[in-house]
Amino acid sequence: MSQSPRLHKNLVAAVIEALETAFGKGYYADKVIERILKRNPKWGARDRGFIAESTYEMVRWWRLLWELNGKEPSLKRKDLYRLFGIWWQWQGNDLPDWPAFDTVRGLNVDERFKELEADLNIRESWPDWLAEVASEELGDAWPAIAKASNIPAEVFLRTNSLRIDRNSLLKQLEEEACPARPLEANEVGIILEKRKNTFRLPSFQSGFFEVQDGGSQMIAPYLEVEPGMRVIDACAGAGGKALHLAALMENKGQIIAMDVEAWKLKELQKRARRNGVHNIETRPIENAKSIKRLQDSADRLLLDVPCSGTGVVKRNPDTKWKLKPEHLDRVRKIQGDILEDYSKMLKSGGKMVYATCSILRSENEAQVERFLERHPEFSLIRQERVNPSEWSDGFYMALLEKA
Ligand SMILES: C[S@@+](CC[C@H](N)C(=O)[O-])C[C@H]1O[C@@H](n2cnc3c(N)ncnc32)[C@H](O)[C@@H]1O
Repeated sequence: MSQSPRLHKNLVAAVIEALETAFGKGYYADKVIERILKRNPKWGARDRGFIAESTYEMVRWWRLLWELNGKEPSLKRKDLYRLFGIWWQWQGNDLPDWPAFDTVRGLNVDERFKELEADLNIRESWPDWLAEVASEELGDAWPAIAKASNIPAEVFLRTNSLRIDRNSLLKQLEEEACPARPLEANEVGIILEKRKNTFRLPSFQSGFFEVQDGGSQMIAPYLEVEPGMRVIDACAGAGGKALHLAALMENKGQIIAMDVEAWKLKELQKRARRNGVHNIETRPIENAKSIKRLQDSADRLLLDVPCSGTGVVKRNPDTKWKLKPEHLDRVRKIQGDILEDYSKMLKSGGKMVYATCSILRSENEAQVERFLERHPEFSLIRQERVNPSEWSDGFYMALLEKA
């Protein structure tokens, strides 16, 4: 008798629909899954987990699966069922006797894998163009990064030190059936023992923590803020790092959180209320004047710029397929412009952090080098890059000082 987990037709159909929508309409898998699950509130935790994990895994291994199939990618239902069949068998499972799997049942997936595995781009499932860019920029570090980026990320929390200390939060999480352990890299990070939706926990609703990758938790402390300072977070988005800055500043002083997308700042305001943060003022960037008005005004400036997202592929496997060369060129240009224009907001003697969640040198060290060549009034204090092959997502940060 087979030990394979049992497949349910409606759940497999949901996975097929999620893939069709994610690749057909260009939406991110997490949004597509969220919508499908919302439409079907009666599914239990296990069913929801099956749909989410299967979709993520098939997105992650998209190229490899099509290579195993020996065909160009297609979004026809019958082809997606075939692909699901390949994925299911590749994990050592047997397929049920559904007609949709008739053409793929019993295929020797392992043998086919052996024929293909010498090619790193296929084996680790990356598009050739992006693997080439990464290999050129990262050299010997690339194969380990290519591999590690396929390991699903752990769930990290950041204790909101304005409301609670880490040990008390760990105890409360235990009581809420959400066991976790401390992150060694800092004093506020927590790693969940098991993936879990934490947003319904009373501890979350009380503002005791935010979900934030461990690597991302290293960026706000890098800016060396102190209570009472005037800090500008110029690409604040929904405020992951702005909230952390507020906690480090003990709610004292002023944080001006800016972004070109006003709706993200609205989300930030909601999170700030839950976190008990009072020192953040949000300001949408409407035009060049929004920046000019703040010239020479900040003690500290955070530029957490838009980037390729190549450091967070563990979390967003879609990035491998959605990112295109022209998009990469565009973000590099925006990063250069942001450094050039926004750095003017910093006072003399002030410090600024340039940060990305990219693994690429061209978005990281090379941007900072070019900026420093044009601006001798700035100097580099230190920089750090963590690759996804280490302990978290990939990220880069550089601390600069203005004379
Ligand atoms: C990496 S995300 C920021 C994440 C955020 N700091 C956090 O910790 O949650 C980059 C942000 O830059 C914003 N952005 C894009 N172009 C921008 C520009 N020209 N000026 C300011 N922000 C910009 C995006 O809307 C996005 O929210």
